[in-house]
Amino acid sequence: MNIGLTGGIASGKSTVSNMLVQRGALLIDADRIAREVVAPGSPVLQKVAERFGSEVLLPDGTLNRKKLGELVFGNPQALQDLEGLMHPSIRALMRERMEYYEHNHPDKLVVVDVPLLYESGLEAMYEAVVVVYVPRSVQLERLTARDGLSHEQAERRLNAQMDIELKKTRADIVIDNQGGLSQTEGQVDRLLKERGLL
Ligand SMILES: CC(C)(COP(=O)(O)OP(=O)(O)OC[C@H]1O[C@@H](n2cnc3c(N)ncnc32)[C@H](O)[C@@H]1O)[C@@H](O)C(=O)NCCC(=O)NCCS
Ligand SMILES: Nc1ncnc2c1ncn2[C@@H]1O[C@H](COP(=O)(O)OP(=O)(O)OP(=O)(O)O)[C@@H](O)[C@H]1O
Repeated sequence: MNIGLTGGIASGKSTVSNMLVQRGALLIDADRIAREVVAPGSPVLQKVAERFGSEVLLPDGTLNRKKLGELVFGNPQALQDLEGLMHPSIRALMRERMEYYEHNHPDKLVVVDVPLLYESGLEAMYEAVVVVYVPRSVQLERLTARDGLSHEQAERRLNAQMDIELKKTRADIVIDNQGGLSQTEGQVDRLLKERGLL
């Protein structure tokens, strides 16, 4: 069984996926894969530097994520170009890992944490989609607190994604993460029990 886990930025996807891993699930994390494909020396990083200029590289050859974030969030064409360079490699690695787990651990629950699951139209890859939900105001609060972004920078990131209320209406399962962590844990346990997942 696999589930796609999504939500909005800072809605709590990593928090919930950690809870699932603690209970025995295997995790594929699209944000982590997105970092792997732009590792120093990779062909994708080279293309990103060609498109956005060497200012998006740090002196040690790694990606200057803060700089690139400033260039793409708030500029839809730039974001689309970046996605065009990165998404094919991200998708290929995700599929490869899903197949590996399906073959080698067929009895395990595989959780695939994908921030842009609905935006990329790949729902069909998953047997069920879980949306980790908080209202927009809580996303903004937690995002500025966690990443030290200004209110304006946080708004720009939020505006680059599909509205979380729409994601909630499309979900097979909603985990409401507005309350405390123990309330969220209770929902995770209920979900696993009701669906017989672990
Ligand atoms: C622009 C980058 C370098 C900024 O890096 P930074 O370390 O500041 O952010 P990080 O990668 O940790 O992403 C944090 C969150 O931003 C949001 N986000 C990232 N990329 C996008 C995007 N293309 N569209 C909308 N939201 C996005 C997601 O909610 C993600 O969880 C980075 O986000 C990136 O490489 N984005 C393009 C790849 C991509 O689409 N990743 C999304 C998941 S596959
Ligand atoms: N129930 C909760 N109560 C209070 N704080 C929380 C709760 N859940 C998550 N947080 C905090 O909110 C922030 C965002 O959570 P998390 O990193 O899990 O979100 P995310 O959806 O994975 O983010 P991103 O989209 O950037 O990958 C973190 O600082 C986390 O510690």
